[in-house]
Amino acid sequence: MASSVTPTPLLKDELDIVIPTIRNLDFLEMWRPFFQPYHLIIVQDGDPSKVIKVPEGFDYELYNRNDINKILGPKSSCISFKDSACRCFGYMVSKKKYIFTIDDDCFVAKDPSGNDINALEQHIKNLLSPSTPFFFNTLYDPYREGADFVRGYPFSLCEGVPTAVSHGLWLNIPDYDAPTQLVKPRERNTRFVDAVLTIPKGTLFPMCGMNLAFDRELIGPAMYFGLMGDGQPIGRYDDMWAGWCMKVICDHLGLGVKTGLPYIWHSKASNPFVNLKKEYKGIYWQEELIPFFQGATLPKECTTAQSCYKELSKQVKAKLGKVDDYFNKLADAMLTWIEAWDELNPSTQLPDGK
Ligand SMILES: O=c1ccn([C@@H]2O[C@H](COP(=O)(O)OP(=O)(O)O[C@H]3O[C@@H](CO)[C@H](O)[C@H]3O)[C@@H](O)[C@H]2O)c(=O)[nH]1
Ligand SMILES: [Mn+2]
Repeated sequence: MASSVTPTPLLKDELDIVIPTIRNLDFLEMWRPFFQPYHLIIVQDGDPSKVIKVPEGFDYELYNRNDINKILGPKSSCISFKDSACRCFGYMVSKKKYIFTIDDDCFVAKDPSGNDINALEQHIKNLLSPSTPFFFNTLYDPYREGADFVRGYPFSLCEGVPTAVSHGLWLNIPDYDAPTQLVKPRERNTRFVDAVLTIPKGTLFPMCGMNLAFDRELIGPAMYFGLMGDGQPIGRYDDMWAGWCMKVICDHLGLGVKTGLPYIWHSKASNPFVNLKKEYKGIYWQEELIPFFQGATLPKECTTAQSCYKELSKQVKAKLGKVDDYFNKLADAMLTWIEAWDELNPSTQLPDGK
């Protein structure tokens, strides 16, 4: 007889969903079948006196700017205001092993067969299966049903490494920078590519924060989204900065980063002129930032995300401080972030604070 017991959703009590928002969260209605069993951490940006409406039936905690200031005190200076970068506060206060973060203008996409895509389920599959950063498998994810390692793949590498990050993609509005948005205002991503790839060791990538999951215990301390938004010279480089720091640290620690499935449906194109103002310094700074991250090496004594991140902060100050004083402030904020992280997560600290 078929069992009438509904299966417990995967990682139900080990994963938090983090949502940065400035608006009511009606978008959750479409995600209800997939998200309702999970705990939400809502990071309310902007005016803390505004009331954010959350649909009935969701288990959540909500933090506004007053809460962040109260919890972190002076250390709240490292959490951005009036920028989606504020989402990283949710990573810090979570007590779970896994995080999935999604923007409130991202909806359930359909696969080519017309089925709703459970993005959370796919991220969990990505995180729970190994990555292959040391040798590229040409048939994509070898651990996926119906695939495997191809001929010539060294057996010594078939075990793979733990996956730290799962980077999902977007149908409809692609995550383009402002110049590209201006040149191609009507371009929509209609291409569903049925693949999950490990990003090879030594290769950086532009990490987008709108459909992203990660192992908080492996790499959480490196997922700081930087100083963006109000009072800062740059915006919309929050996830990029985090992605570059994270990838250097994952490569050093032998952890994997995947990109590809799942897709979400990104519904709202943000204003390209506003975005250009936020991005423009980043567009030329990144020509110096990328070589810095490509050349960054971490000492073997750095064996935890915290110690790697503190070392990276020193190198940011030493090598990027001359690009712009902003990077001196960012390097300091990186240390404040780690101090705040360790304060809120004492159990993750090694005895010597390494
Ligand atoms: O000041 C703000 C503005 C927005 N938010 C919340 O952040 C996400 C993303 O906002 P939005 O969808 O309007 O912006 P996009 O340009 O599409 O976002 C992309 O830019 C990236 C860089 O920040 C971001 O990760 C991408 O998704 C929504 O949930 C807003 O409610 C905010 O908190 N504060
Ligand atoms: Mn958006």
